[in-house]
Amino acid sequence: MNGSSALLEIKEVSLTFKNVAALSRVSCSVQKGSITSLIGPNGAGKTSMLNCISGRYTPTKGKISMDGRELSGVPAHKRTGFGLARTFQNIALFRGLSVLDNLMVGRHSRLNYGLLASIFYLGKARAEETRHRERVEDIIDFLNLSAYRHQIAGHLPYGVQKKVELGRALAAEPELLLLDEPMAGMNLEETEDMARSILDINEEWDVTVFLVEHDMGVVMDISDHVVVLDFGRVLASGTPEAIQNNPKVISAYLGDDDGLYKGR
Ligand SMILES: Nc1ncnc2c1ncn2[C@@H]1O[C@H](COP(=O)(O)OP(=O)(O)OP(=O)(O)O)[C@@H](O)[C@H]1O
Repeated sequence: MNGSSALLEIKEVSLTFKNVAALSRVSCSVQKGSITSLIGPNGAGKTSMLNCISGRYTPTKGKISMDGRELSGVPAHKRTGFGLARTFQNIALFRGLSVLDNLMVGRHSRLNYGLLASIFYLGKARAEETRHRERVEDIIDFLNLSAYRHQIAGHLPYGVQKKVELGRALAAEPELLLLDEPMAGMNLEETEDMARSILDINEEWDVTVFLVEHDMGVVMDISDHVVVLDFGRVLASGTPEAIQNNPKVISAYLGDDDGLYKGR
């Protein structure tokens, strides 16, 4: 972990759907340079929280700010401009496009030319496209996706598609990456590969990560900080070690036969 100030600040956020309180006065923060994980049982409100941060949902109450700038009222598609990018619980790729083109789509927030410019200022647009393409190629190499560069995303194995989605989010060059269950449905080898990629993104590319994940082995191995949600409320937050030894967390979530998380 490289920094010590909060990049993302969540203050007293509540979210209600008709008569369901998905989030109740949730406060927590994500320190710059950290990998922070949000864990909790099914239905605890984790995805709802990510959706509030990314702008998909509007909190009923409370404030979310990034680097001191409040996100309320900023539409989801403008939040990339604040340095935010995310992946989804269910893969959301352009299945008919190649890996390279999916990453180029992820880069659209950084393109300075539109369709007209690409028609009338072909040379300029082409030069910019070359620059973006080089950046995308760097990401493809970084994530070891080179062998799949020109393959159609929808035809790739599940674990590779999840990495392509990660690459697409990374293509926006975010300061904060929101990852919703990146290891879901993966085998052990794919899980370890994904965990390594997340660590590398954090350490080598200096990207802060806010992770929702059910795989406790991964969460405890790679996180600097863990926030536990239960029934839409913060049950505990602290270092992985403190969380594993927190009696409230053990009884609500992590408990096994002798009540302790044993690692992988
Ligand atoms: N769009 C929605 N409309 C109505 N209720 C919703 C909606 N999204 C979430 N909820 C409800 O909010 C609560 C929290 O759901 P959420 O998906 O955020 O939990 P979660 O912790 O991400 O669960 P999981 O681990 O199963 O993905 C649940 O009771 C869920 O049914």
